[in-house]
Formats: sequence, C-alpha cells, structure tokens
Amino acid sequence: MSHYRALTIAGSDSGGGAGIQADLKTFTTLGVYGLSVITSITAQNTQGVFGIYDVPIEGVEKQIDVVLSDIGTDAIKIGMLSSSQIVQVVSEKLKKYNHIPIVVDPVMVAKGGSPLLTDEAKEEIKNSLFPLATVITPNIPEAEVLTGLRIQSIEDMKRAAEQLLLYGPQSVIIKGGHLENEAVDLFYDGEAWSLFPAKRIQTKNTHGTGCTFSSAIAAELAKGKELKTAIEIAKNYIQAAIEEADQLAIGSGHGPTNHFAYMRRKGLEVWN
Ligand SMILES: Nc1ncnc2c1ncn2[C@@H]1O[C@H](COP(=O)(O)OP(=O)(O)O)[C@@H](O)[C@H]1O
Ligand SMILES: Cc1ncc(COP(=O)(O)OP(=O)(O)O)c(N)n1
Repeated sequence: MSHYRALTIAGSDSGGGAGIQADLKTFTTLGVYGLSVITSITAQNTQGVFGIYDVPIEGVEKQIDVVLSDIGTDAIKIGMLSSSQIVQVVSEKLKKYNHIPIVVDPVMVAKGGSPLLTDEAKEEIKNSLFPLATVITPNIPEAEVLTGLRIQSIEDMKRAAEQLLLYGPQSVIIKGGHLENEAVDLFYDGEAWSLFPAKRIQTKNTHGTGCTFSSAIAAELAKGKELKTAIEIAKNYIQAAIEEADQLAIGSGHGPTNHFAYMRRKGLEVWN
C-alpha cells in the first residue's frame, strides 16, 4: 500500500507547537506520510524564542536533494526560512518541481514578537518564492509588511490579496486570526473571493496556528483535493485544534493547539 507524502521545509520548534514539529503532527493526523527539511533550529518553548541557529546552506540543499531524489512528495509546505540565502537556495531547488502543489507560509514573527526572518529575506520571499506557490498564507501582520497596507477589515484584506497576487502566486489566503471578532480567512485566486469564517475562540493556547493551518492545506493537496476543499478541511482541522487546545495544557505560556482533536472527532481514540 502506498501513502500520500507531504514535505515541510521549515524551522524546528523545540517546544513542539509550531514549525516542523507542528507540520509533521498535522500531516500524520491527516493520514499523510511526513517528510522534513530543517532550515533552522530554534530554542523555543511556550514562553518564547531563546535562540535561532540556521542550518548551513549545504545542509539545506542536501536534505532537499536526498529526500526528493529518493522518496519524492505529493505536496510541499514552506515555513520559516530565516535568511535570504536560505530563501534563494530553496527557491532555486523548487523551480524544477513546479508540477507539485506548493503552500508558502511567509513566517516572519513568532507570537511573542521574536523575528524569525531578516528584512532582506522578506524581499527575496516575494520575488523568488511567491511565483512558485500554489497558495501563499500570510497572517494579517505579514500581509501588512508585504504590502505596506493597513489591514483592519475584509475590504482591506481584499486589497492586500490583490496586491500580493501580483508577485505571481496562483492564489492567496489571508488568515484572519488577528482580527478582533471573527476568525475569518479570505481566499483570492484572481477570479473570485471566498471567505472561510469561524467563531473566534478565546484561549491563550494558539501557538503554531499558522504552521498547522498551512500544513493541513498541504496534506489535503497531497491527497489530490482541489484547493478550496483543502482549505475548508484545514479550517475545520485548525478550529478543532484550537477548540481543544486548553485540554492539552502544555507549558506555562502560549501553549500549542491540539493536533489530536480532528482525529478524535473522526472517531479515532488517541489516548485513554
Ligand atoms: N482564536 C482563534 N479562534 C479561531 N480561529 C483562529 C484563532 N486564531 C487563529 N485562528 C485561525 O487559525 C488559522 C491561522 O491563523 P493566524 O493565527 O492568523 O496565523 P499565524 O499563526 O500565522 O499568526 C486561521 O485559519 C485563523 O483564522
Ligand atoms: C520554528 C518556527 N516556525 C514558525 C513559527 C511561527 O509559527 P506560527 O504558526 O505563525 O505560530 P506563532 O508563533 O504565531 O504561534 C514559530 N514560532 N517557530
């Protein structure tokens, strides 16, 4: 029996809530075999980021080469790429895989405010990586930095999405986790707008929501789902993970979301 495969190219979060660790948990609980290329190691817990150690460029290149030449993948998710050199090498390598769906999460800042990429790398992401993307998934602060617009409403999100599409991705989803009332995400592919609304959950345990959401989209694309269906499933997955986040109670700061919740709701008992 063969399995669908998804590759994450991202940073490691030692606290397990975001980055590579969140991506692999998401792939696994959506039934997809997860592969990983680590770009950077963060010393991180629920209280914040205490150190960032980039993997040497040759190490990033080698991981991509050996994984793709032997195992291959059905979808790729890109998360934290902390320097412009890492963005360059990843973009260069992925140019020859443009038949595979690519989800780009332009990770910039961790919840506690620690920067996860340099200013130089922001330009490189727009110019080199966005043109390769099936979909890009900025949150509101990221979309503001990338466009220079102030985003406070759905109309502002629409303007930002139009501007971001000019960099060449096939589509854009601006995540609304930072809006005040509703957690509504806006999708745009140059033809039509779609809204993915959800009730905003009051919890401090939202560490890794963006990583989890983008890797759930990648997992569903790996299975061959159409993009909007993949986003709908990812939205249900993250909603369940946030709704049941407080049951995990990991760490003393901003805890992770609950990657078991979606599986449990599908009737699979994961612990006793
Ligand atoms: N408190 C919340 N309640 C419900 N959904 C949320 C909440 N926070 C974030 N989300 C959802 O989680 C996903 C990730 O969004 P967001 O938190 O904005 O990303 P990031 O982690 O990159 O800042 C989006 O679908 C967003 O709507
Ligand atoms: C290693 C690593 N990658 C990405 C992030 C940011 O993840 P995100 O899902 O945006 O979650 P928050 O940091 O906003 O909770 C990270 N912290 N670490």
